[in-house]
Amino acid sequence: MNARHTAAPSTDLDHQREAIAGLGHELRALVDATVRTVTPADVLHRVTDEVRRLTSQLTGRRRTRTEIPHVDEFPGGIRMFSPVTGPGNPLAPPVRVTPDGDGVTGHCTLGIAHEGPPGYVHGGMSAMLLDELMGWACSAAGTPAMTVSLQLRYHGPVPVETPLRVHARVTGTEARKVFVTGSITTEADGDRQLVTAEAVFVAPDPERARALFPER
Ligand SMILES: CCCCCCCCCCCCCCCC(=O)SCCNC(=O)CCNC(=O)[C@H](O)C(C)(C)COP(=O)(O)OP(=O)(O)OC[C@H]1O[C@@H](n2cnc3c(N)ncnc32)[C@H](O)[C@@H]1OP(=O)(O)O
Repeated sequence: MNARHTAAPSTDLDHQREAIAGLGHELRALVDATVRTVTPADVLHRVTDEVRRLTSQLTGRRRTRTEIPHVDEFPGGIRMFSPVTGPGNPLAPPVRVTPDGDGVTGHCTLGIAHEGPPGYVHGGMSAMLLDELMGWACSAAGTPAMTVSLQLRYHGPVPVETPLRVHARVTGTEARKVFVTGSITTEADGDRQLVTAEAVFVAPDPERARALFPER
């Protein structure tokens, strides 16, 4: 469904988020069309000119490197431009995350733009999905934290254009360290783990957090 056709926004913030998601949705469609097209070069040149013209409309005031978008809730909440869950980021599938009894579960379908081997997901994309979901599991457990170690096992190729489920859960904590596991399966075969992950996250001490995120 086109993101612009969702329910009427209730606040300015909702309105802004809806507009951001609408643009992200259309850009994802553009990215998908771009990596699939077999259209001739003259059409590609024409489209390139049009995209350049559109881009120039978005280059007024831009946020700085450390600025947290006003539409976000950081840490542990909405991230409109996350490369994994952000509806406003055309790089994101985006993954829809829901808490479950045992951690968090993400749902998404990856496209040809995320391909590694033909027909299958790039291994780095799988790592990104798992890293993000394991980060959400830390936040859901009340300890927003950053990855310090991430180990993956690729048991089977992950198909593109196939609904996927990414699961992550905290298995233990030790002071500021959080131990997390994760997996990717298809929605259709939830018992067959295609990728599994083990990670250590660390909640930065307050002084370190202030230095890393000065605008928080
Ligand atoms: C405002 C609050 C914000 C909170 C947090 C925000 C979260 C925001 C969400 C982002 C959305 C998610 C996205 C997906 C998750 C990423 O992608 S996060 C990005 C990738 N990760 C990084 O860039 C982290 C790089 N590392 C660092 O900057 C620093 O290591 C950290 C994480 C800030 C920790 O620094 P620190 O607070 O000075 O901690 P430090 O004293 O060095 O170590 C603490 C403990 O961890 C252990 N440790 C350190 N490294 C390792 C390791 N590789 N293996 C095992 N143990 C280790 C240490 O040995 C120490 O243990 P003890 O000696 O106490 O037993």
